[in-house]
Amino acid sequence: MVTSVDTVTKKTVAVGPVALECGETLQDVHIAVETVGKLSVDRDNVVLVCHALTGDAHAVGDERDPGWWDGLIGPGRYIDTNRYFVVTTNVLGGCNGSTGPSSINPATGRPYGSSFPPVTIRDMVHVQYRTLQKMGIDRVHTIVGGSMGGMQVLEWGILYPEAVENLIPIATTAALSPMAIAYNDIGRQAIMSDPDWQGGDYYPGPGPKKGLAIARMVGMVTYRTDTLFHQRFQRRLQTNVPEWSRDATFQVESYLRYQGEKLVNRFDANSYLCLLKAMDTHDVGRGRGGMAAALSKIRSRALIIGIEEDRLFQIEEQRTLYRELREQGKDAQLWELRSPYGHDAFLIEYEKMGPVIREFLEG
Ligand SMILES: CC(=O)SCCNC(=O)CCNC(=O)[C@H](O)C(C)(C)COP(=O)(O)OP(=O)(O)OC[C@H]1O[C@@H](n2cnc3c(N)ncnc32)[C@H](O)[C@@H]1OP(=O)(O)O
Ligand SMILES: N[C@@H](CCO)C(=O)O
Repeated sequence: MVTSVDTVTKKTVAVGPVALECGETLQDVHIAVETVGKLSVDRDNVVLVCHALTGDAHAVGDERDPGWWDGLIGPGRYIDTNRYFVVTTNVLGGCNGSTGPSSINPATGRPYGSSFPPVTIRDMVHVQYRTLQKMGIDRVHTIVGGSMGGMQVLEWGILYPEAVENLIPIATTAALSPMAIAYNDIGRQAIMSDPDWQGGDYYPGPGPKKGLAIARMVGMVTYRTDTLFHQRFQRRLQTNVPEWSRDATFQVESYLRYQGEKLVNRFDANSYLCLLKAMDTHDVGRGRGGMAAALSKIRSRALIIGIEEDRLFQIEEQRTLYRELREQGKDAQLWELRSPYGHDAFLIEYEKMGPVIREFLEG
């Protein structure tokens, strides 16, 4: 029996030392967690939400402090917190309460900075698993996430097949494409060539604000579509001067610059670099004999959601995932969403995705 509880609980879970894929060990790892709803007596109603690149544990909020998936998750919503106990963790390597490059290295008493080791999506998932165990949770009803979150969803199905019943990977891929790696590197180079990056050891300084802003601008272009930019901005100017003037700024330029500044105010550049690298390393087949062999480990039902207009994680990548799971006889569904938002539709088109997710959860 689950009673109605819609308040968000925030905590930090001490996970202890974590041995990483790269061979290094991080001591004293802490993970920021938010939960909404109530854990059932049988502990069988856990929905784990995995966030994307610049997300955090705050998936569900309220009017004063909105969460990034409020449209999807909440009391009476598509993922109903009157029924499910929703857990979101900030990833390892992040900058919103979990151990990451800006955290204090217990060995030196100073921020890790450049000494923070590379982490992979698999490392993130192992840490999530241990975080849940510390919370007394051994099994998960559903794991859902988009983009980098979707990579974690897939790795969960492979690494802990007995611990998860349902997987909902959205706008993601079995292996990051060369084109996505290319975009990541433009962002990386923008950050690392900013003199304020200082080799990664810029704390307590402001860090490479300009470089991070440019990285976000590049990212935003890949998250949206030509159609949306036409609809929103056309060729309109933001400034009241002729187009040929040095001071002229198109609306789309103004928008991207604003988005860059907005990210700088809420995100750490070293974490951004760390998470880009984690995505670059994402390939479920790595060290497992290829994608098919890796996916064969999955025991869960799967609802794969793809966005036809996604230029970053192209729809064919989700179709490939679906086909491979089906050929192996797995219980997999594919649902293709159409949206002018492109990749970012997974954070915006709740009303389209929600009913499909609810139906899958009830199935
Ligand atoms: C609730 C949260 O998002 S908390 C943040 C936690 N992290 C995450 O959610 C993960 C990632 N989130 C995101 O990527 C984004 O927030 C999304 C995809 C969810 C939504 O994107 P948004 O930036 O909110 O939407 P959108 O692309 O419409 O941009 C709107 C902003 O651009 C501004 N803008 C629009 N046109 C212009 C322009 N011509 N010039 C300058 N600014 C402009 C708007 O004023 C608005 O500003 P605001 O965010 O301060 O209100
Ligand atoms: N808008 C998303 C895109 C990455 O999937 C984010 O900022 O995390």
